[in-house]
Amino acid sequence: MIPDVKICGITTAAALDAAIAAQATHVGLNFYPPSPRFVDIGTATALAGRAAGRITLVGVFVEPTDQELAVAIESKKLDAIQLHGEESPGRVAEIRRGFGLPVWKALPVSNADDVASALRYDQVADFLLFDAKTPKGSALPGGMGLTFDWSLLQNYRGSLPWGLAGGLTPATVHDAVRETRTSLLDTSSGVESAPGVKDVDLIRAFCEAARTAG
Ligand SMILES: O=C(O)c1ccccc1N[C@@H]1O[C@H](COP(=O)(O)O)[C@@H](O)[C@H]1O
Repeated sequence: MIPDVKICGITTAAALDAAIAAQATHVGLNFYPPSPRFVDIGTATALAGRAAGRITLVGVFVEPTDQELAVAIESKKLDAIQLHGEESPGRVAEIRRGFGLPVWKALPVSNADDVASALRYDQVADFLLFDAKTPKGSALPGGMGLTFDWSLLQNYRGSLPWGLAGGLTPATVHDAVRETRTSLLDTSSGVESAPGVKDVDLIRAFCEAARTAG
């Protein structure tokens, strides 16, 4: 099975068009202000309009308030909300109920307990995204190009569909798919020439690698 591909942290029309042309299935818009991929509301609105009907659009948030979610979601036509912070199962359920969109919960992984803890989200999220845990005190909880031991995912016993994130590049896609059989590959810094600057050739190479993986 060919995995879905999410190109995360899109900030320009050129990167969005490159993801669509390369047959990525999803793109992510980052609403976390400290991120080098943060998009302001005007940029997000323009990109969402351009993406509408062409690709699935995911909004990435870190411990957002209801107000932040409302402003970001209003008229952006997001297809899903990705929560990439320390949101509790209760908060995930509340956001899912309150905003009526599918919720992806990102989970930081560095050991087997982290994978086991995914079960806490079984009834409250729609999708899980396993990502590398960033070191304590890091500026960002994701988007830092860090990988983790993919073999840990063999211990996942939950019922939710899930995807793989964390340091994925065109060069690592084949190994990632072979080792995890993931249904979705999510990348951000692995298709950039500098933090926040997407590279259309790397986007193309990543999507091509995903199509030929497995
Ligand atoms: O990309 C960011 O800046 C970011 C900021 C805050 C939360 C999540 C973020 N990105 C997500 O992290 C994964 C992994 O990134 P990378 O491929 O290791 O660079 C990415 O796919 C985004 O979903």
